[in-house]
Amino acid sequence: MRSSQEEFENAVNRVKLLKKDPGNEVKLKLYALYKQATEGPCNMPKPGVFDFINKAKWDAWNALGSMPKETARQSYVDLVSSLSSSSMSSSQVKPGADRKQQEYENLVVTSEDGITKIMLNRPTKKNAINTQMYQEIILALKAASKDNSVLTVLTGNGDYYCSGNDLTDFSGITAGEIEEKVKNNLDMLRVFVNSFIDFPKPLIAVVNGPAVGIAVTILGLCDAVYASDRATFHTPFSHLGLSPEGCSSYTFPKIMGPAKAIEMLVFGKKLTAEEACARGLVTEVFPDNTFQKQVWARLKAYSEFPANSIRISKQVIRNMEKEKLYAVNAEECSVLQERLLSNECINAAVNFLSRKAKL
Ligand SMILES: CCCCCCCCCC/C=C\CC(=O)SCCNC(=O)CCNC(=O)[C@H](O)C(C)(C)COP(=O)(O)OP(=O)(O)OC[C@H]1O[C@@H](n2cnc3c(N)ncnc32)[C@H](O)[C@@H]1OP(=O)(O)O
Repeated sequence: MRSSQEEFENAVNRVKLLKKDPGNEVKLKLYALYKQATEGPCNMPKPGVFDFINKAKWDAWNALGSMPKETARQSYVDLVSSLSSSSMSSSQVKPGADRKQQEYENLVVTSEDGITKIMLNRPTKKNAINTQMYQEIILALKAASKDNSVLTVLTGNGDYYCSGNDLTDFSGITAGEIEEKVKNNLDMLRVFVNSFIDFPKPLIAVVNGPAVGIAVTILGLCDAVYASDRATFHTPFSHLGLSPEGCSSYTFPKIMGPAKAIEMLVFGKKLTAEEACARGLVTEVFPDNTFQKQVWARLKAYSEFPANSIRISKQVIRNMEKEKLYAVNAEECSVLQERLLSNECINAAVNFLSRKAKL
C-alpha cells in the first residue's frame, strides 16, 4: 500500500521534470487522474460555459465517473512512465562501457569501478538544493539502487559540499499560493528523505567542503561520511524559524546523545569536521590536500568486496529501523508545514532574499 502511494508521489514529481510539453490533452488526463486519485469522483460544481479552462478540467475529471482511487493512481503512474521514457530517451546517451547514465540539470552522475557517484553540480550557488535538484536526486538514487554498482557516493562540485535548501524557493510567491507551494514542497521532501531511508546499498557521503541544513541532517541516514578537514557542519534551523528534518530529530540524538544534538539542531552550533567526527556524525576526516586521492582509493578498495554481501549486511543493520524512520520523517514534515508558514520563517526568508543574508 505504502509503496504504491510512493510510486504515485514519485510520478507526481517526475511530471515536473518532463523535457517535452505533453500537450493539452495529456495534461487534462493527468489532471483528471490526479484529482480522482487524491480526492475521488468529481465533487466540484460544474464551471460556467465561458470558463473554458476550468470547464475542460471539470469535464476530464467528471468523465472518470466512479473510478476507484487506486485505479486512478495506477493509471497516473503508467501514463507518467510512458511520458518519461519517451521524453528522456533522447538524453540517455554517454558512450563508454561503464558510464551509461541519464543526464541531469543539477547533478553529474557517473558509474565507474563499481561506484556510482552522484555529484551536486550548482557550484556557483554552493550546491543549494532547489526543487529540481531534489527531484533529480530522488531519480538518481532510484537508478543507483538498481544499477550494478556496489557503492553509491554523494558529493559536491566546487568549494562547498552543499548549502542546504535553496532559499530562493520562497521568492516570487504570492500570499494566495504559499500554502499549496509549501504542501507540494513538503510532499517532495518526504519522498526525498524516504529515498535515503530505502536506499538498499551502502551510501557514502564524501563531504568535500562546508555542509548546511538538509545536507547535514541527511548524513545521519548515510552509511559512511568521509570529510575534508575544510568541511563544516551547520544546521541553522532556529535562525531560519525552521525545525529539524531528514530524520535528524531521531538520528542525531542517537548518534551523539540528546544534549549534543540539541546544540546543533536547536542552537545552530557549527561544527568543524574534527568535532563532527568526535560526535560520530563523520566517520573519518582527511587533510584537504589529499582528500580526494585518499577517499577514492579507500572507496575503490571497498567496492571490490562481494556486492551481495555488502548490500545484505547494510540492510540487516538498517532495515530494522525503517518503519520508525518513515514515521519520524512524516512527523518532521508535518511540523515543518506549520514552521514554513510562520512569520519567523517568512521573515528569515525575506531577509535572505533582500540582502542575501549570511549565516
Ligand atoms: C514556499 C516555499 C517553501 C519551500 C520549502 C522547502 C521545504 C524545505 C524545508 C526545509 C529544508 C531544509 C532546511 C535547510 O536546508 S536550512 C539551510 C538553508 N541554507 C542556508 O541558510 C544557507 C544560506 N547561504 C549562506 O548563508 C551563504 O550563502 C553561505 C552558504 C554561508 C556561503 O557564503 P559565501 O559568502 O561563501 O557565498 P555567497 O556569495 O553567499 O554564495 C554564492 C551564491 O550562492 C547563493 N546561495 C548560497 N546558499 C544558498 C541557498 N541555501 N539558497 C539559495 N542561494 C544560495 C548565494 O545567494 C550566492 O548567490 P548570488 O551569487 O548572490 O546570486
